[in-house]
Amino acid sequence: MALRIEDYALIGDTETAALVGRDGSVDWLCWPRFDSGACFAALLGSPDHGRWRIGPAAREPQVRRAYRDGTIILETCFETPEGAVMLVDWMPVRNGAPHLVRQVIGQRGRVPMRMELTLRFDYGRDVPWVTQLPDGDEGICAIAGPDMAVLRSPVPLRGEDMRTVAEFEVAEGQSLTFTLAYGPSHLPVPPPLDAEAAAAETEAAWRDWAGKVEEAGPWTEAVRRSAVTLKALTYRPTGGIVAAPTTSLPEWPGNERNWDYRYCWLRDATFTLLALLRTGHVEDARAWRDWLLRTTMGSPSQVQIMYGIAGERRLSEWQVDWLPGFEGSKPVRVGNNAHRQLQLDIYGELMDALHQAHRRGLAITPAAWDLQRSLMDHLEKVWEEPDEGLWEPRDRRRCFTHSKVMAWAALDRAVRGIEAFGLEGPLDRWRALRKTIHAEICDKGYDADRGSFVRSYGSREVDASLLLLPTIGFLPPEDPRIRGTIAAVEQDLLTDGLVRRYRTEHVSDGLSGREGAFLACSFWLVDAYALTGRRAEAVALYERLLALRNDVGLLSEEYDPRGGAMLGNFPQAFSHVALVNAGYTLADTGPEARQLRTGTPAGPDPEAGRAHA
Ligand SMILES: OC[C@H]1O[C@H](O[C@H]2O[C@H](CO)[C@@H](O)[C@H](O)[C@H]2O)[C@H](O)[C@@H](O)[C@@H]1O
Repeated sequence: MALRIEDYALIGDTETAALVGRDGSVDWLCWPRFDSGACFAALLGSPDHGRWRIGPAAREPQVRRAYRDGTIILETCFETPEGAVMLVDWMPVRNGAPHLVRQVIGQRGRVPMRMELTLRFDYGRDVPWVTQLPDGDEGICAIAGPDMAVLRSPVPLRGEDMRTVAEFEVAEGQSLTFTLAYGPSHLPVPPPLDAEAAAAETEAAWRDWAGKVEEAGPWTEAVRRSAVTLKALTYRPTGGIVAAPTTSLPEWPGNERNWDYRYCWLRDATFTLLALLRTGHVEDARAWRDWLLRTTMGSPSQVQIMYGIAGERRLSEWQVDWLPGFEGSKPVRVGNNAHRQLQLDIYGELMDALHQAHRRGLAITPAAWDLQRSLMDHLEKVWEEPDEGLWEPRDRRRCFTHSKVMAWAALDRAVRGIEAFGLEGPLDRWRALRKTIHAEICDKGYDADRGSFVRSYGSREVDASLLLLPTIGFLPPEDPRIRGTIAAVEQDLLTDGLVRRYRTEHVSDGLSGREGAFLACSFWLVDAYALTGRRAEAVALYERLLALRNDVGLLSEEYDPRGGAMLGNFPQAFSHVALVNAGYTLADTGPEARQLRTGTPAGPDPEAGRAHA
């Protein structure tokens, strides 16, 4: 039976990640990086597009899964009429060739098992040439073009219909370890892995990291699991963070809203930085901050809204026409043309993130401040332009209210950088522009009849980004315009209690079809409720959202509340960042909590007013 998105779990080595289904099949893996071609692409097609299944030969065993505490080492337990077996899936901390390790442990009885490896490099297309490893090394070496994968097996293997298979039995107490390594095909076969030592090292590294996640009251476990997920989406060599490890999981089954998320959006990643600061992981935040500074260096007019994980700038979009897509959702896209868009909010997110990082001890160096100043110079020139905004529509630019608010936030944090930390800059000019932008938004982005801010200047529609206004500190939460905006979002965008980004049936975005409720926006409503004193509603919604996580604590980008199914790329950093932030918002009640969330140290703030006094 075809798996649903929530049937998958994530494993990874902070350079790439794989999705493992409840049936023991690894259906998605891009090697050696998150954004490399997939060698297992069954997720977006059929088993013939590449997968690696290990599971009981019996049909439909009972399945329970969990991560080993504080890690992304996955344990899947299969119950069969013949007995029970546990499959342990993980990717070692990289120390040489990348590996995927699968350990089969007999728990009860004697269970007949089947292993089936179908390697298809380049997103499910290229069938490799397979040779046996030399005597004494049971396994195979598979090569196609630049790619090589090497399977080492504790049981005999055979070829069958362009696949490598094995049938074996595992008895109680017995343990069998399969390893799959990746290497460029021009290099020698990677040496065997010392799986026991690598397991100990990997487990200790994850546990150590997770153990440092700060408490979030009754929500500590959920926050810790999301923090671990965010760590797994971090590309360790550079500090870049992917929005999700997948491409083209549909925002609605069968429609065209399918995107490649294996890149680093400044917005998503700065939100992740803020979440990591809150979890207490200042070193991870530093790595991302350094990535950000390196990547955005150059002409300020060429700063992009997203980059490759090593800072690559060209992310041209193309369609993988040989893949039918998840549940037939075509096209499958690689690359993302959103990289060419203008999204003014990134300036505010960037200035806010660096400001908050500074407040948490990551000093703004003179070189960083010079770069920030040049970005501010550029923003002063372009802030009035229409843009694509954070929802990245593909039809036309508009003056999005959220984009202008974030331009205001950039000015606000720049001013505060001078006021609070003595940084140098044109204080009076920035203060004046901050005031001008604030006044313009309150004039053109607010609909007095509705008593609500609106999606874009002149529109009567709301979108869910407006929920962020009190969090950003644009107006105090008590302001009637904020309360009116929350009411308008509740009226227009709630679907079965979850928040949609905007009404696709009322506003054009250049795309056909509909989409599900957006999970990050639903967490933003939790924040908005909490900030406006509606704590009981905030807690109730947060608990509901936590209950939507799958059995191993993962969330996709969107959710279909009626069909009860996850939608969109998976697992999605945006959703997990919002879960972490809302958890701390609910757990913290003191004034420091609000300061940290808004990034506004106490001080005179004529526009933001009482919320931050
Ligand atoms: O649905 C339209 C857009 O969807 C993607 O963008 C969304 O995901 C981004 C990454 O998480 C997020 O930063 C953005 O705010 C979301 O709208 C996709 O990448 C776009 O190309 C697409 O137009």
